[in-house]
Amino acid sequence: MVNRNVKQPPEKTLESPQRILFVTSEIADFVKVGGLGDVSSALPRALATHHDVRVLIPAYREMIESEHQIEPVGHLAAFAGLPACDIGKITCDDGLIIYVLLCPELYQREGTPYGRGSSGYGDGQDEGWDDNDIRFARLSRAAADIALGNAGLGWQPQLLHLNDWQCGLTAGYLHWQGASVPSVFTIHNLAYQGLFDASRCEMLGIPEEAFHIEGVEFYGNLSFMKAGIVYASHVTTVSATYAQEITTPDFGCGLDGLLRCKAEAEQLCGIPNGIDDSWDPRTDIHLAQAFSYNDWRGKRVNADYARRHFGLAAGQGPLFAVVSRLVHQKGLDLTIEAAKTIVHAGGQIIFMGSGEHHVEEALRKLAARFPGAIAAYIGFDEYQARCLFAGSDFLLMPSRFEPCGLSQMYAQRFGSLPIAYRTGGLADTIEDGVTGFLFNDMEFSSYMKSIQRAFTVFKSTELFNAMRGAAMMGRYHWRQSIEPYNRLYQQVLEKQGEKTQVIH
Ligand SMILES: Nc1ncnc2c1ncn2[C@@H]1O[C@H](COP(=O)(O)OP(=O)(O)O[C@H]2O[C@H](CO)[C@@H](O)[C@H](O)[C@H]2O)[C@@H](O)[C@H]1O
Repeated sequence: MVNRNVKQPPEKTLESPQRILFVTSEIADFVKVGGLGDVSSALPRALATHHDVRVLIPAYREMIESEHQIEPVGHLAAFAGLPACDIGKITCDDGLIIYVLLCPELYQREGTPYGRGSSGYGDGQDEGWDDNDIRFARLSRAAADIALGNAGLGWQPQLLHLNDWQCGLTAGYLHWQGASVPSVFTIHNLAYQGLFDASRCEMLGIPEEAFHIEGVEFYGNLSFMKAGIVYASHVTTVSATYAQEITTPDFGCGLDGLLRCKAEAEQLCGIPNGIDDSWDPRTDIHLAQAFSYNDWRGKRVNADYARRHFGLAAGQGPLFAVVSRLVHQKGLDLTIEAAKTIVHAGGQIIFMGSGEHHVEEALRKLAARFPGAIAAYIGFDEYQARCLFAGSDFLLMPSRFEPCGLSQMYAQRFGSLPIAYRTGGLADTIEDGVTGFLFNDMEFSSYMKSIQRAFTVFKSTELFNAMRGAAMMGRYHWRQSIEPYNRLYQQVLEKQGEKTQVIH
Protein backbone atom coordinates (compact mmCIF):
# COMPACT_ATOMS: atom_id res chain seq x y z
CA MET A 1 0.00 0.00 0.00
CA VAL A 2 1.30 3.41 -0.93
CA ASN A 3 1.35 6.35 1.49
CA ARG A 4 -0.39 9.32 -0.10
CA ASN A 5 1.15 11.70 2.44
CA VAL A 6 4.43 11.74 0.56
CA LYS A 7 4.36 15.13 -1.12
CA GLN A 8 6.25 16.21 -4.17
CA PRO A 9 8.89 18.93 -3.72
CA PRO A 10 7.63 22.49 -3.14
CA GLU A 11 6.66 24.64 -6.11
CA LYS A 12 8.45 27.93 -5.36
CA THR A 13 11.71 28.52 -7.22
CA LEU A 14 15.05 29.58 -5.83
CA GLU A 15 16.03 33.21 -6.08
CA SER A 16 19.66 33.34 -4.98
CA PRO A 17 22.63 30.99 -5.26
CA GLN A 18 23.61 29.16 -2.12
CA ARG A 19 26.81 27.70 -0.71
CA ILE A 20 26.25 23.96 -0.48
CA LEU A 21 28.51 21.22 0.84
CA PHE A 22 27.70 17.90 -0.82
CA VAL A 23 28.96 15.11 1.43
CA THR A 24 29.48 11.65 0.00
CA SER A 25 31.47 8.44 0.40
CA GLU A 26 32.19 7.82 -3.30
CA ILE A 27 32.55 9.82 -6.51
CA ALA A 28 32.91 8.31 -9.98
CA ASP A 29 35.78 10.72 -10.85
CA PHE A 30 37.99 8.64 -8.55
CA VAL A 31 36.22 5.63 -7.11
CA LYS A 32 32.76 4.12 -7.42
CA VAL A 33 31.05 1.05 -6.04
CA GLY A 34 27.68 1.76 -7.63
CA GLY A 35 25.10 4.39 -8.43
CA LEU A 36 25.99 6.74 -5.56
CA GLY A 37 29.36 7.33 -7.25
CA ASP A 38 27.65 8.38 -10.48
CA VAL A 39 25.25 10.70 -8.68
CA SER A 40 28.01 12.31 -6.59
CA SER A 41 29.91 13.15 -9.73
CA ALA A 42 26.97 14.43 -11.78
CA LEU A 43 24.59 16.13 -9.34
CA PRO A 44 27.01 18.67 -7.77
CA ARG A 45 28.11 19.63 -11.28
CA ALA A 46 24.52 20.07 -12.42
CA LEU A 47 23.72 22.10 -9.30
CA ALA A 48 26.84 24.24 -9.81
CA THR A 49 25.12 26.07 -12.65
CA HIS A 50 23.15 27.85 -9.93
CA HIS A 51 25.03 27.38 -6.65
CA ASP A 52 28.49 27.30 -5.13
CA VAL A 53 28.55 23.53 -4.57
CA ARG A 54 31.61 21.80 -3.14
CA VAL A 55 32.07 18.13 -2.38
CA LEU A 56 33.49 16.54 0.77
CA ILE A 57 34.78 12.96 0.63
CA PRO A 58 37.46 10.84 2.32
CA ALA A 59 40.89 10.91 0.61
CA TYR A 60 40.99 7.31 -0.56
CA ARG A 61 44.09 5.77 -2.12
CA GLU A 62 42.67 6.52 -5.60
CA MET A 63 42.73 10.27 -4.91
CA ILE A 64 46.19 10.28 -3.38
CA GLU A 65 47.56 8.32 -6.35
CA SER A 66 45.73 10.38 -8.98
CA GLU A 67 47.36 13.08 -11.09
CA HIS A 68 45.36 15.76 -9.30
CA GLN A 69 47.15 18.18 -7.02
CA ILE A 70 45.92 18.10 -3.45
CA GLU A 71 46.37 21.49 -1.83
CA PRO A 72 46.37 21.46 2.00
CA VAL A 73 43.68 23.89 3.14
CA GLY A 74 42.43 22.99 6.58
CA HIS A 75 42.71 20.98 9.75
CA LEU A 76 40.23 19.27 12.05
CA ALA A 77 40.82 18.52 15.70
CA ALA A 78 40.28 15.06 17.16
CA PHE A 79 36.78 14.50 18.50
CA ALA A 80 35.89 11.76 21.01
CA GLY A 81 37.60 8.65 19.53
CA LEU A 82 37.88 10.17 16.05
CA PRO A 83 41.44 11.11 15.03
CA ALA A 84 42.52 14.60 14.01
CA CYS A 85 42.92 15.02 10.24
CA ASP A 86 43.80 17.48 7.54
CA ILE A 87 41.67 18.70 4.68
CA GLY A 88 43.00 18.90 1.14
CA LYS A 89 41.47 20.59 -1.88
CA ILE A 90 41.28 19.18 -5.39
CA THR A 91 40.13 21.50 -8.15
CA CYS A 92 38.82 19.45 -11.07
CA ASP A 93 39.42 20.56 -14.65
CA ASP A 94 35.83 21.79 -14.91
CA GLY A 95 36.20 23.84 -11.71
CA LEU A 96 34.41 21.52 -9.27
CA ILE A 97 36.05 21.80 -5.84
CA ILE A 98 36.44 18.57 -3.91
CA TYR A 99 37.56 18.71 -0.27
CA VAL A 100 39.26 15.48 0.73
CA LEU A 101 39.72 14.25 4.28
CA LEU A 102 43.35 13.33 4.73
CA CYS A 103 43.52 10.56 7.28
CA PRO A 104 45.72 7.78 5.83
CA GLU A 105 45.13 5.33 8.68
CA LEU A 106 41.39 5.38 7.95
CA TYR A 107 41.13 5.79 4.21
CA GLN A 108 44.24 4.71 2.30
CA ARG A 109 43.63 1.00 1.83
CA GLU A 110 43.52 -1.62 -0.89
CA GLY A 111 39.87 -2.39 -1.56
CA THR A 112 36.68 -0.42 -2.06
CA PRO A 113 35.63 2.58 0.04
CA TYR A 114 33.69 0.16 2.22
CA GLY A 115 35.66 -3.04 2.50
CA ARG A 116 37.95 -5.64 1.05
CA GLY A 117 36.36 -6.23 -2.35
CA SER A 118 32.92 -5.54 -0.96
CA SER A 119 30.17 -4.82 -3.48
CA GLY A 120 27.74 -3.52 -0.91
CA TYR A 121 27.78 -0.20 0.87
CA GLY A 122 29.79 -1.40 3.89
CA ASP A 123 27.32 -1.19 6.69
CA GLY A 124 28.37 -4.23 8.64
CA GLN A 125 26.09 -6.64 6.74
CA ASP A 126 28.73 -7.49 4.14
CA GLU A 127 32.52 -7.65 4.12
CA GLY A 128 32.89 -4.09 5.36
CA TRP A 129 35.98 -2.75 7.15
CA ASP A 130 35.83 -3.37 10.91
CA ASP A 131 36.27 0.33 11.66
CA ASN A 132 33.62 1.64 9.25
CA ASP A 133 31.86 3.33 12.16
CA ILE A 134 34.99 5.40 12.91
CA ARG A 135 35.72 6.00 9.23
CA PHE A 136 32.30 7.41 8.43
CA ALA A 137 31.74 9.13 11.78
CA ARG A 138 35.01 10.94 10.93
CA LEU A 139 33.52 11.99 7.60
CA SER A 140 30.26 13.05 9.26
CA ARG A 141 32.00 15.03 11.99
CA ALA A 142 34.21 16.75 9.41
CA ALA A 143 31.12 17.92 7.52
CA ALA A 144 29.60 19.27 10.73
CA ASP A 145 32.85 21.08 11.62
CA ILE A 146 33.14 22.62 8.15
CA ALA A 147 29.54 23.83 8.48
CA LEU A 148 30.40 25.38 11.85
CA GLY A 149 33.47 27.14 10.44
CA ASN A 150 35.87 25.03 12.52
CA ALA A 151 38.05 23.74 9.69
CA GLY A 152 39.95 26.87 8.69
CA LEU A 153 38.75 26.67 5.08
CA GLY A 154 37.65 30.29 4.77
CA TRP A 155 34.45 28.92 3.27
CA GLN A 156 31.31 27.89 5.10
CA PRO A 157 28.25 26.25 3.56
CA GLN A 158 24.75 27.55 4.20
CA LEU A 159 23.31 24.10 3.66
CA LEU A 160 24.56 20.52 3.80
CA HIS A 161 23.48 17.87 1.31
CA LEU A 162 24.17 14.49 2.96
CA ASN A 163 24.04 11.14 1.20
CA ASP A 164 23.22 7.74 2.68
CA TRP A 165 24.18 6.26 6.05
CA GLN A 166 27.85 7.19 5.73
CA CYS A 167 26.94 10.86 6.31
CA GLY A 168 23.94 10.30 8.59
CA LEU A 169 25.67 11.33 11.81
CA THR A 170 26.43 14.82 10.46
CA ALA A 171 22.88 15.98 11.11
CA GLY A 172 23.08 14.46 14.59
CA TYR A 173 26.37 16.15 15.49
CA LEU A 174 24.90 19.52 14.51
CA HIS A 175 21.69 18.89 16.42
CA TRP A 176 23.44 17.75 19.61
CA GLN A 177 25.48 20.92 19.55
CA GLY A 178 22.39 23.09 19.09
CA ALA A 179 23.69 24.33 15.72
CA SER A 180 21.16 25.55 13.20
CA VAL A 181 22.79 24.68 9.85
CA PRO A 182 20.05 23.13 7.67
CA SER A 183 20.58 19.81 5.95
CA VAL A 184 19.01 17.65 3.25
CA PHE A 185 19.56 13.91 3.71
CA THR A 186 19.21 11.76 0.58
CA ILE A 187 18.53 8.05 0.87
CA HIS A 188 20.01 6.23 -2.12
CA ASN A 189 19.38 2.81 -0.64
CA LEU A 190 17.53 2.22 2.63
CA ALA A 191 18.69 -1.39 2.78
CA TYR A 192 22.19 -0.32 3.87
CA GLN A 193 21.73 1.37 7.21
CA GLY A 194 25.11 1.58 8.95
CA LEU A 195 24.21 -0.45 12.03
CA PHE A 196 26.82 -0.76 14.78
CA ASP A 197 27.05 -1.92 18.34
CA ALA A 198 25.58 0.45 20.91
CA SER A 199 28.84 0.34 22.87
CA ARG A 200 30.50 2.40 20.10
CA CYS A 201 28.49 5.55 20.85
CA GLU A 202 30.97 7.03 23.29
CA MET A 203 33.88 6.47 20.93
CA LEU A 204 31.95 8.28 18.20
CA GLY A 205 30.98 11.21 20.40
CA ILE A 206 27.26 10.42 20.42
CA PRO A 207 25.64 11.69 23.63
CA GLU A 208 24.06 9.05 25.84
CA GLU A 209 20.67 10.75 25.73
CA ALA A 210 20.56 10.36 21.92
CA PHE A 211 20.49 6.57 22.24
CA HIS A 212 16.75 6.07 22.42
CA ILE A 213 13.90 5.27 20.07
CA GLU A 214 13.50 8.88 18.93
CA GLY A 215 17.23 9.20 18.35
CA VAL A 216 19.86 6.87 16.91
CA GLU A 217 18.71 3.62 18.53
CA PHE A 218 17.41 0.89 16.21
CA TYR A 219 16.45 -2.42 17.84
CA GLY A 220 19.28 -2.11 20.36
CA ASN A 221 21.88 -1.03 17.78
CA LEU A 222 23.24 2.32 16.73
CA SER A 223 21.92 3.35 13.28
CA PHE A 224 23.72 5.98 11.21
CA MET A 225 20.87 5.95 8.68
CA LYS A 226 18.32 6.69 11.39
CA ALA A 227 20.44 9.61 12.64
CA GLY A 228 20.22 11.15 9.17
CA ILE A 229 16.47 10.65 8.94
CA VAL A 230 15.75 11.90 12.45
CA TYR A 231 17.97 14.97 12.57
CA ALA A 232 18.15 16.30 8.97
CA SER A 233 15.87 19.20 8.08
CA HIS A 234 14.46 17.26 5.13
CA VAL A 235 14.76 13.72 3.77
CA THR A 236 14.72 12.90 0.08
CA THR A 237 15.08 9.76 -1.91
CA VAL A 238 15.77 9.23 -5.56
CA SER A 239 12.37 8.57 -7.12
CA ALA A 240 8.78 9.47 -6.34
CA THR A 241 7.64 5.85 -6.16
CA TYR A 242 10.45 4.77 -3.81
CA ALA A 243 9.64 7.76 -1.57
CA GLN A 244 6.18 6.27 -1.14
CA GLU A 245 7.33 2.66 -0.94
CA ILE A 246 9.69 3.26 1.98
CA THR A 247 6.79 4.39 4.13
CA THR A 248 5.37 0.84 3.90
CA PRO A 249 6.48 -2.23 5.89
CA ASP A 250 7.42 -4.08 2.67
CA PHE A 251 10.09 -1.57 1.66
CA GLY A 252 10.72 0.42 4.86
CA CYS A 253 13.44 -1.89 6.25
CA GLY A 254 12.07 -1.31 9.76
CA LEU A 255 12.13 2.48 9.38
CA ASP A 256 8.75 2.84 7.67
CA GLY A 257 7.05 4.17 10.84
CA LEU A 258 9.60 6.95 11.18
CA LEU A 259 9.42 7.68 7.46
CA ARG A 260 5.62 7.88 7.62
CA CYS A 261 5.99 10.53 10.34
CA LYS A 262 8.44 12.41 8.11
CA ALA A 263 5.99 12.20 5.22
CA GLU A 264 3.13 13.45 7.36
CA ALA A 265 5.31 16.40 8.44
CA GLU A 266 6.01 17.07 4.73
CA GLN A 267 9.69 16.34 5.28
CA LEU A 268 10.06 13.48 2.81
CA CYS A 269 9.97 13.65 -0.97
CA GLY A 270 11.36 11.88 -4.04
CA ILE A 271 13.53 13.65 -6.62
CA PRO A 272 14.63 11.38 -9.50
CA ASN A 273 18.23 10.93 -10.53
CA GLY A 274 19.28 11.78 -14.04
CA ILE A 275 22.10 10.85 -16.36
CA ASP A 276 24.72 13.21 -17.68
CA ASP A 277 25.67 14.31 -21.19
CA SER A 278 28.43 11.72 -21.53
CA TRP A 279 25.67 9.14 -22.05
CA ASP A 280 25.12 9.87 -25.71
CA PRO A 281 25.56 7.14 -28.36
CA ARG A 282 26.14 9.80 -31.03
CA THR A 283 29.29 11.11 -29.36
CA ASP A 284 30.56 8.36 -27.06
CA ILE A 285 34.11 7.63 -28.19
CA HIS A 286 34.22 4.33 -26.31
CA LEU A 287 31.72 2.64 -28.58
CA ALA A 288 32.73 0.40 -31.47
CA GLN A 289 30.72 2.81 -33.60
CA ALA A 290 28.73 5.91 -32.70
CA PHE A 291 25.07 5.67 -33.67
CA SER A 292 21.90 7.62 -33.31
CA TYR A 293 18.17 7.18 -33.28
CA ASN A 294 17.14 5.07 -36.29
CA ASP A 295 20.69 4.08 -37.18
CA TRP A 296 20.12 0.42 -36.35
CA ARG A 297 23.02 -0.66 -38.52
CA GLY A 298 25.33 1.35 -36.25
CA LYS A 299 23.84 -0.36 -33.23
CA ARG A 300 24.39 -3.73 -34.89
CA VAL A 301 28.14 -2.98 -35.16
CA ASN A 302 28.17 -2.55 -31.40
CA ALA A 303 26.31 -5.83 -30.92
CA ASP A 304 28.85 -7.66 -33.07
CA TYR A 305 31.66 -6.04 -31.10
CA ALA A 306 30.12 -7.03 -27.74
CA ARG A 307 29.69 -10.65 -28.88
CA ARG A 308 33.29 -10.81 -30.08
CA HIS A 309 34.74 -9.00 -27.08
CA PHE A 310 32.97 -11.15 -24.52
CA GLY A 311 33.59 -14.39 -26.40
CA LEU A 312 30.10 -15.19 -27.67
CA ALA A 313 29.33 -16.83 -31.00
CA ALA A 314 28.16 -14.64 -33.87
CA GLY A 315 24.36 -14.58 -33.74
CA GLN A 316 21.14 -13.17 -35.11
CA GLY A 317 18.98 -13.65 -32.02
CA PRO A 318 18.42 -11.10 -29.26
CA LEU A 319 21.36 -10.12 -27.09
CA PHE A 320 20.54 -9.61 -23.41
CA ALA A 321 22.82 -7.73 -21.00
CA VAL A 322 23.13 -7.58 -17.23
CA VAL A 323 25.25 -4.76 -15.79
CA SER A 324 24.87 -4.86 -12.06
CA ARG A 325 26.28 -5.14 -8.60
CA LEU A 326 25.78 -8.83 -7.89
CA VAL A 327 23.69 -8.54 -4.73
CA HIS A 328 20.34 -9.91 -3.59
CA GLN A 329 18.56 -6.61 -4.36
CA LYS A 330 19.21 -7.01 -8.09
CA GLY A 331 17.35 -10.32 -8.52
CA LEU A 332 20.22 -12.15 -10.24
CA ASP A 333 18.77 -15.45 -9.01
CA LEU A 334 15.75 -14.91 -11.27
CA THR A 335 17.91 -14.19 -14.30
CA ILE A 336 20.08 -17.24 -13.62
CA GLU A 337 16.89 -19.32 -13.53
CA ALA A 338 15.69 -17.75 -16.79
CA ALA A 339 19.01 -18.22 -18.61
CA LYS A 340 18.40 -21.73 -19.95
CA THR A 341 15.04 -20.77 -21.48
CA ILE A 342 16.54 -17.64 -23.03
CA VAL A 343 19.35 -19.64 -24.63
CA HIS A 344 16.99 -22.36 -25.90
CA ALA A 345 14.84 -19.67 -27.49
CA GLY A 346 17.89 -18.39 -29.43
CA GLY A 347 19.00 -15.58 -27.13
CA GLN A 348 22.45 -14.81 -25.74
CA ILE A 349 23.36 -13.15 -22.44
CA ILE A 350 26.37 -11.16 -21.28
CA PHE A 351 26.72 -10.57 -17.53
CA MET A 352 29.00 -7.86 -16.14
CA GLY A 353 29.36 -7.20 -12.44
CA SER A 354 30.89 -8.19 -9.16
CA GLY A 355 29.53 -8.87 -5.74
CA GLU A 356 28.43 -11.78 -3.60
CA HIS A 357 30.76 -14.74 -4.17
CA HIS A 358 28.00 -17.29 -4.60
CA VAL A 359 26.43 -15.20 -7.39
CA GLU A 360 29.81 -14.73 -9.10
CA GLU A 361 30.34 -18.48 -8.90
CA ALA A 362 26.87 -19.25 -10.28
CA LEU A 363 27.52 -16.95 -13.25
CA ARG A 364 30.87 -18.56 -13.98
CA LYS A 365 29.19 -21.97 -13.99
CA LEU A 366 26.40 -20.73 -16.23
CA ALA A 367 28.88 -19.37 -18.76
CA ALA A 368 30.80 -22.67 -18.71
CA ARG A 369 27.55 -24.58 -19.29
CA PHE A 370 26.50 -22.46 -22.29
CA PRO A 371 29.73 -21.49 -24.11
CA GLY A 372 29.11 -19.11 -26.97
CA ALA A 373 25.67 -18.22 -25.65
CA ILE A 374 26.41 -16.88 -22.17
CA ALA A 375 29.40 -14.83 -21.04
CA ALA A 376 30.19 -13.71 -17.51
CA TYR A 377 32.63 -10.85 -16.93
CA ILE A 378 33.20 -10.80 -13.17
CA GLY A 379 34.36 -7.29 -12.41
CA PHE A 380 33.42 -3.89 -13.68
CA ASP A 381 34.76 -1.86 -16.57
CA GLU A 382 33.06 1.47 -17.19
CA TYR A 383 33.87 1.56 -20.92
CA GLN A 384 32.95 -2.03 -21.63
CA ALA A 385 29.74 -1.40 -19.70
CA ARG A 386 28.96 1.36 -22.17
CA CYS A 387 29.68 -1.01 -25.06
CA LEU A 388 27.31 -3.51 -23.51
CA PHE A 389 24.50 -1.00 -23.20
CA ALA A 390 25.15 -0.01 -26.82
CA GLY A 391 25.44 -3.56 -28.13
CA SER A 392 22.59 -5.27 -26.33
CA ASP A 393 18.96 -5.42 -27.38
CA PHE A 394 17.60 -5.86 -23.87
CA LEU A 395 18.79 -5.18 -20.31
CA LEU A 396 17.70 -7.67 -17.65
CA MET A 397 17.13 -5.82 -14.35
CA PRO A 398 14.62 -7.67 -12.14
CA SER A 399 15.54 -5.73 -8.96
CA ARG A 400 13.43 -6.61 -5.93
CA PHE A 401 13.47 -2.91 -5.05
CA GLU A 402 15.18 -0.04 -6.80
CA PRO A 403 15.40 3.44 -5.26
CA CYS A 404 15.97 4.94 -8.72
CA GLY A 405 18.29 2.83 -10.84
CA LEU A 406 20.67 4.28 -13.38
CA SER A 407 21.46 1.24 -15.52
CA GLN A 408 17.95 1.16 -17.00
CA MET A 409 18.31 4.81 -18.01
CA TYR A 410 21.74 4.24 -19.55
CA ALA A 411 20.37 1.23 -21.43
CA GLN A 412 17.41 3.13 -22.83
CA ARG A 413 19.62 6.00 -23.97
CA PHE A 414 21.70 3.44 -25.88
CA GLY A 415 18.68 1.73 -27.44
CA SER A 416 18.59 -1.34 -25.18
CA LEU A 417 15.15 -2.08 -23.75
CA PRO A 418 15.04 -2.79 -19.99
CA ILE A 419 13.04 -5.69 -18.59
CA ALA A 420 12.31 -4.90 -14.95
CA TYR A 421 10.02 -5.36 -11.98
CA ARG A 422 7.50 -2.55 -11.52
CA THR A 423 9.07 -0.96 -8.44
CA GLY A 424 10.69 2.31 -7.32
CA GLY A 425 12.53 4.25 -9.98
CA LEU A 426 12.11 1.42 -12.50
CA ALA A 427 8.35 1.99 -12.46
CA ASP A 428 8.95 5.74 -12.89
CA THR A 429 11.46 5.58 -15.76
CA ILE A 430 10.30 2.67 -17.92
CA GLU A 431 7.08 2.89 -19.90
CA ASP A 432 5.76 -0.63 -20.19
CA GLY A 433 5.41 -1.71 -23.82
CA VAL A 434 6.80 1.63 -25.02
CA THR A 435 10.39 1.97 -23.76
CA GLY A 436 10.80 -1.40 -22.04
CA PHE A 437 8.92 -4.14 -20.20
CA LEU A 438 7.66 -4.14 -16.62
CA PHE A 439 6.37 -7.16 -14.72
CA ASN A 440 4.00 -6.80 -11.80
CA ASP A 441 4.73 -9.69 -9.45
CA MET A 442 8.14 -10.44 -8.01
CA GLU A 443 7.88 -14.03 -9.21
CA PHE A 444 9.73 -16.07 -11.77
CA SER A 445 6.62 -16.72 -13.91
CA SER A 446 5.83 -13.02 -14.11
CA TYR A 447 9.45 -12.23 -15.09
CA MET A 448 9.42 -14.98 -17.74
CA LYS A 449 6.27 -13.53 -19.30
CA SER A 450 7.97 -10.18 -19.75
CA ILE A 451 11.01 -11.90 -21.29
CA GLN A 452 8.66 -13.71 -23.68
CA ARG A 453 7.09 -10.38 -24.62
CA ALA A 454 10.60 -9.13 -25.42
CA PHE A 455 11.20 -12.10 -27.75
CA THR A 456 7.89 -11.39 -29.49
CA VAL A 457 8.76 -7.71 -29.98
CA PHE A 458 12.22 -8.64 -31.25
CA LYS A 459 10.62 -10.62 -34.08
CA SER A 460 8.69 -7.60 -35.32
CA THR A 461 11.27 -5.23 -36.76
CA GLU A 462 8.79 -2.38 -36.93
CA LEU A 463 7.67 -2.67 -33.32
CA PHE A 464 11.18 -3.32 -32.03
CA ASN A 465 12.57 -0.25 -33.80
CA ALA A 466 9.68 1.89 -32.59
CA MET A 467 10.35 0.83 -29.01
CA ARG A 468 14.07 1.34 -29.06
CA GLY A 469 13.56 4.69 -30.78
CA ALA A 470 11.16 5.74 -28.01
CA ALA A 471 13.61 4.54 -25.35
CA MET A 472 16.45 6.57 -26.84
CA MET A 473 14.35 9.73 -26.78
CA GLY A 474 13.63 9.51 -23.02
CA ARG A 475 14.32 12.64 -21.00
CA TYR A 476 16.41 11.58 -18.06
CA HIS A 477 18.79 14.48 -17.86
CA TRP A 478 19.88 15.92 -14.51
CA ARG A 479 18.34 19.22 -15.62
CA GLN A 480 14.93 17.78 -14.67
CA SER A 481 16.13 17.24 -11.09
CA ILE A 482 17.77 20.61 -10.55
CA GLU A 483 14.61 22.67 -10.26
CA PRO A 484 13.08 20.40 -7.55
CA TYR A 485 16.38 20.48 -5.61
CA ASN A 486 16.53 24.27 -5.95
CA ARG A 487 13.02 24.61 -4.60
CA LEU A 488 13.73 22.23 -1.77
CA TYR A 489 16.93 24.04 -0.72
CA GLN A 490 15.00 27.32 -0.71
CA GLN A 491 12.23 25.86 1.41
CA VAL A 492 14.67 24.32 3.89
CA LEU A 493 16.63 27.56 4.21
CA GLU A 494 13.47 29.61 4.66
CA LYS A 495 12.18 27.27 7.37
CA GLN A 496 15.51 27.43 9.14
CA GLY A 497 15.43 31.24 8.92
CA GLU A 498 11.94 31.29 10.48
CA LYS A 499 13.07 28.99 13.32
CA THR A 500 16.11 31.15 14.03
CA GLN A 501 13.94 34.30 14.13
CA VAL A 502 11.58 32.70 16.68
CA ILE A 503 14.53 31.72 18.89
CA HIS A 504 16.02 35.25 18.86
N1 LIG B 1 30.25 -4.20 -9.82
C1 LIG B 1 30.19 -2.92 -10.08
N2 LIG B 1 31.16 -2.07 -9.67
C2 LIG B 1 31.10 -0.74 -9.93
N3 LIG B 1 30.08 -0.17 -10.61
C3 LIG B 1 29.11 -0.97 -11.02
C4 LIG B 1 29.09 -2.36 -10.79
N4 LIG B 1 27.98 -2.87 -11.32
C5 LIG B 1 27.31 -1.85 -11.86
N5 LIG B 1 28.00 -0.72 -11.71
C6 LIG B 1 27.64 0.61 -12.16
O1 LIG B 1 27.06 1.26 -11.02
C7 LIG B 1 25.91 1.98 -11.43
C8 LIG B 1 24.70 1.28 -10.87
O2 LIG B 1 23.82 2.19 -10.50
P1 LIG B 1 22.31 1.86 -10.10
O3 LIG B 1 21.71 3.16 -9.76
O4 LIG B 1 21.65 1.13 -11.20
O5 LIG B 1 22.40 0.89 -8.83
P2 LIG B 1 23.06 0.92 -7.33
O6 LIG B 1 22.30 -0.14 -6.61
O7 LIG B 1 24.51 0.77 -7.38
O8 LIG B 1 22.72 2.37 -6.75
C9 LIG B 1 21.95 2.83 -5.63
O9 LIG B 1 22.04 4.27 -5.69
C10 LIG B 1 21.61 4.80 -6.92
C11 LIG B 1 21.89 6.29 -6.90
O10 LIG B 1 20.93 7.02 -6.25
C12 LIG B 1 20.16 4.46 -7.20
O11 LIG B 1 19.87 4.86 -8.53
C13 LIG B 1 19.93 2.95 -7.05
O12 LIG B 1 18.56 2.65 -7.19
C14 LIG B 1 20.46 2.47 -5.73
O13 LIG B 1 20.27 1.07 -5.55
C15 LIG B 1 25.94 2.00 -12.92
O14 LIG B 1 26.74 3.06 -13.35
C16 LIG B 1 26.60 0.67 -13.25
O15 LIG B 1 27.17 0.65 -14.51
